[in-house]
Amino acid sequence: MTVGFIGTGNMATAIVRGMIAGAFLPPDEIVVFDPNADKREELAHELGVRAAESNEALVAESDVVVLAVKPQILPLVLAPLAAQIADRRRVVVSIAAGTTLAKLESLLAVEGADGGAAPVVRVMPNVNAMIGAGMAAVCGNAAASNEDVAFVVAMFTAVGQAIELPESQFSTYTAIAGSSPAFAYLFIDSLARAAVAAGMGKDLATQIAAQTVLGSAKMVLESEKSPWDLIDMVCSPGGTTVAGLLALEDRGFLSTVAHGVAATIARDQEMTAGS
Ligand SMILES: NC(=O)C1=CN([C@@H]2O[C@H](COP(=O)(O)OP(=O)(O)OC[C@H]3O[C@@H](n4cnc5c(N)ncnc54)[C@H](OP(=O)(O)O)[C@@H]3O)[C@@H](O)[C@H]2O)C=CC1
Ligand SMILES: O=C(O)[C@@H]1CCC=N1
Repeated sequence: MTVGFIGTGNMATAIVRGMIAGAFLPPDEIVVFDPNADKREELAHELGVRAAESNEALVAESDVVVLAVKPQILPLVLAPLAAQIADRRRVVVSIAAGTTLAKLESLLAVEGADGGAAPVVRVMPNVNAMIGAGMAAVCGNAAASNEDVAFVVAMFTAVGQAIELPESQFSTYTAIAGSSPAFAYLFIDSLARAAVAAGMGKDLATQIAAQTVLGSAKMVLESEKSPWDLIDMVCSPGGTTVAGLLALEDRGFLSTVAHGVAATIARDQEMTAGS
């Protein structure tokens, strides 16, 4: 089974690194291509995966083709590859934001081909896959078999967690899982910067804030308690936490986060409409 990655930028690199670390596939069953020869050779050298000389060469040797380029250039990338992808049953996996299965099917359609739509699996991963802590949503088109979808779920489970999700929820999912690592990084940096304002060194403050957010996330996942139950556990009557919590709410913390999520959903829907 050979998995080919078209594009070796932030996300593909994160996934490939995670796949190797998670021993999902032997390195020689992963092939990558990027027009930037340094990028692709560097990744190949570092991880022992194979570097193809072109997308065509990558498709020729791949059973699964992962599209890891920016959404806006997908038509450009797929136009010269559609016939080749269709010449034998290959599964196409797209991680492109705002790009529907229907759009991908149309980009992969081959005039006069009687094979019907190509098996396409859409994934919304996140960059935390790089350290095996990713969160991915997966959905397949009608031509994708249960085995195809299960393989992709397993691939992204090797780099974190993966769930099957109806495509109708992908915009919301993108906001709270695809993009939200950036929001979490911002929160951690904001905690640290506030500590710096109070005189603590930035690196130490960042380490403390990051570990505390990590532990808090694990508490939500592993304790039987809801986030609000956990908040109540921390808030001693008349203590420090409730003072901070009320100050955060005074500045609209909850509504600010909701506003950011809504903006992300709106942008994804805009991209979906335009794709
Ligand atoms: N970054 C993230 O956290 C997430 C990203 N995604 C999705 O993943 C996809 C990739 O995003 P990301 O990794 O951040 O983007 P990057 O720009 O980091 O990576 C895309 C790569 O594709 C390369 N590329 C450009 N043209 C071609 C081509 N014709 N053939 C092969 N490769 C090409 C680019 O090279 P060059 O730079 O030289 O143009 C670049 O290295 C996007 O669709 C995005 O929506 C999904 C979830 C999370
Ligand atoms: O910002 C983006 O469009 C991509 C998709 C989700 C995370 N990064």
